[in-house]
Amino acid sequence: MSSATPKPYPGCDDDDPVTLAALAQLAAAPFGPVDHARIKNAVREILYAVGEDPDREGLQETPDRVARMYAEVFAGLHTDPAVFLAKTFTQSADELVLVKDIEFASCCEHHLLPFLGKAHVGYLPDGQVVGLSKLARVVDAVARRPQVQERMTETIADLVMNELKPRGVGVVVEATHSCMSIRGVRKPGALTVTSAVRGLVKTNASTRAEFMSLALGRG
Ligand SMILES: Nc1nc2c(ncn2[C@@H]2O[C@H](COP(=O)(O)OP(=O)(O)OP(=O)(O)O)[C@@H](O)[C@H]2O)c(=O)[nH]1
Ligand SMILES: [Zn+2]
Repeated sequence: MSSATPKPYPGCDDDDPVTLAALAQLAAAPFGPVDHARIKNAVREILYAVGEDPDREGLQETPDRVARMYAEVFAGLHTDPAVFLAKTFTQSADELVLVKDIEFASCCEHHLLPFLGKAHVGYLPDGQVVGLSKLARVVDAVARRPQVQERMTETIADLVMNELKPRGVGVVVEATHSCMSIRGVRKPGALTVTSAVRGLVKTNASTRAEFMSLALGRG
């Protein structure tokens, strides 16, 4: 509540009490909080293994920096995004609500390289709406985990469906994967598009078409 609430990870610039409370779940994480010492040791080992000298001047602080970086980019492992959907408002409008172009950074679980993109999250209210920013907070919290894009997309859709209980949900995620750009197949321009639909957005063809057209429309 107070402005003295400790920041849950380095670089966190969030002051929203709900967000801070969610991120403060670090201590109750199922696999324990991020183990800085262990990451630092592992990064030293990797540096040795690739033929570097972790004690040379430029690398001396790198294991610590990497540990802090992982604590930040994997903060979602220790956050329950459902808390962002707990506060709702009664609203009679029942047409599609869509928040587009929510930028995110996630991490591919195969190579631990970033995948970056935009998420579009829409739902058909059933008497209750949620603050628009909370959809973006859900995307951000879910993104901060090692994962595949398909699972990220499904996780966001299931959260909105289960917590808000709307008549339907649609999520589209568009991303470029560093593991396809800087190594391996090296196709920097390739864009991966995934979708997850629930409820009426899944079963009603015209609702689904409307969602897809609005989510992917560029005009
Ligand atoms: N389905 C899916 N695949 C992903 C995602 N991120 C990365 N990948 C893919 O995961 C696959 C891992 O393939 P593997 O053959 O096990 O690993 P690899 O030898 O490093 O594969 P290459 O990238 O083809 O060199 C690659 O095809 C990646 O493009 C994702 O979010 N979803
Ligand atoms: Zn990858």
